Amino acid sequence: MTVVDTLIHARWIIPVEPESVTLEHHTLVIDNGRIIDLLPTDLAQQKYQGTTTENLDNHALLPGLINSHTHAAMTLMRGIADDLPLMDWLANHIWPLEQKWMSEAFVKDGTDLAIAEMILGGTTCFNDMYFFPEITAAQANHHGIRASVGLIVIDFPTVWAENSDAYIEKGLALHEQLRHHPLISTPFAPHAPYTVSDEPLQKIKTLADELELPIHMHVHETQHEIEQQLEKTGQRPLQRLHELGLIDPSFIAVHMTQLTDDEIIRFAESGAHIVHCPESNLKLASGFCPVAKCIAAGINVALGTDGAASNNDLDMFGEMRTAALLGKAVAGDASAIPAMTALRMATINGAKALGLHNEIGSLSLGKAADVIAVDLSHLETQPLYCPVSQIVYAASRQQVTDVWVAGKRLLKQRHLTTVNIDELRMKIAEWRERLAG
Ligand SMILES: CSC[C@H]1O[C@@H](n2cnc3c(O)ncnc32)[C@H](O)[C@@H]1O
Ligand SMILES: [Zn+2]
Repeated sequence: MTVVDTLIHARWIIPVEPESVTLEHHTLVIDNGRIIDLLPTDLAQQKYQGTTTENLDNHALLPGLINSHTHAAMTLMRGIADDLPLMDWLANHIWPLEQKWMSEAFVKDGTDLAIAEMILGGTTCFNDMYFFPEITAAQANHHGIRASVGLIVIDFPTVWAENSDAYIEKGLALHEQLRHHPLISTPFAPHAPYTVSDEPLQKIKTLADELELPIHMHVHETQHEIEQQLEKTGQRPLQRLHELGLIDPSFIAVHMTQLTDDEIIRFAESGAHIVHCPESNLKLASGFCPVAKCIAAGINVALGTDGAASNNDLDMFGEMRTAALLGKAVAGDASAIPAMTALRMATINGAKALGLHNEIGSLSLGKAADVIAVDLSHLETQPLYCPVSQIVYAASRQQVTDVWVAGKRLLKQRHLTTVNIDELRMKIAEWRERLAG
């Protein structure tokens, strides 16, 4: 018998890689935060002894979900400015609120709320873009969740930095500080083509190549963004980013609701990634990313919620379902974005976009043990013919019972192990009073 840290015996295991495999009555073996074996339960019981052993008789085990585009601390603005188009929402509501209230405390409390919500919903990794990224990183570290914390750049001054050089400098210092962190990575995160000029983008590209960091950016979110840029420069934003040399396998383009067929072909050839945020795009009426066409062209498409002020939740189960349903409607094809594709978008495709596919995104030997358990015995997911179908089309995030990140239990039978809920509730209530006033 080999003694290991954790044995999880599960009714179903959906490793995501290889694709379309669902294992029954199998056991995931975790030691030192990594997956060291995946084998039939009867064999596991002969071979291993777990310091901790879980029997999940009604559950499916999956890789943790990867939310590939968030503004975590924006949970504090959930529901504060609903039912508006992007530019009105941003310029007349969100940016003025951020200008008034942005602080370390705002980001700390908002990120704590986001992390609690994400863990409860089976998200084990998030790719963030927000002010005070050092605070986001500190809170991710505190709660034990994996995070890609964007080194933000935007042309206008904010309480975090006074100009683009200062953003880049502060970002580099944070990258240096976190360079060896086991759970936190630091891609560059210039906000959008309409808020970051050529010079900082060129600097970012040079540094990103040097440091081997991805670049995460909002791109082609609305028709208005394209029209404004065409009027100003005669160019579509994506064309400008190609000319600046940004579009390559390290580039993560968020939204991409406005794409011509030629743009899809060129983007596919570049090896860059798309993060689709279907619910934010629907709520702001931004447009529809042609996901089926992009996937058919060979583009890696991941999934994100965007911030809770434009979604209004951080629910990757909801996002998978919306991506599958909307993808069919946009393609006019019921076979587009089947359940397994939606699940891959929320797991391995996110890992590929973030450059973390050797570490996370599937339950594969040697990868980090970022794992979630989903209880499929709920009436809402019965009868059960196909676990993947139930997870994408019928299950809710409340069915997530347990969450591990790098082998550490962050959710135990729906109890958050690293969050003081009463304290968090009090802080959120205080922010509500301030922001509403
Ligand atoms: C530089 S920090 C991030 C910045 O982005 C704003 N933001 C939030 N959601 C969106 C979106 O969907 N499109 C564009 N910008 C967005 C957020 O409020 C921060 O100012
Ligand atoms: Zn966004």
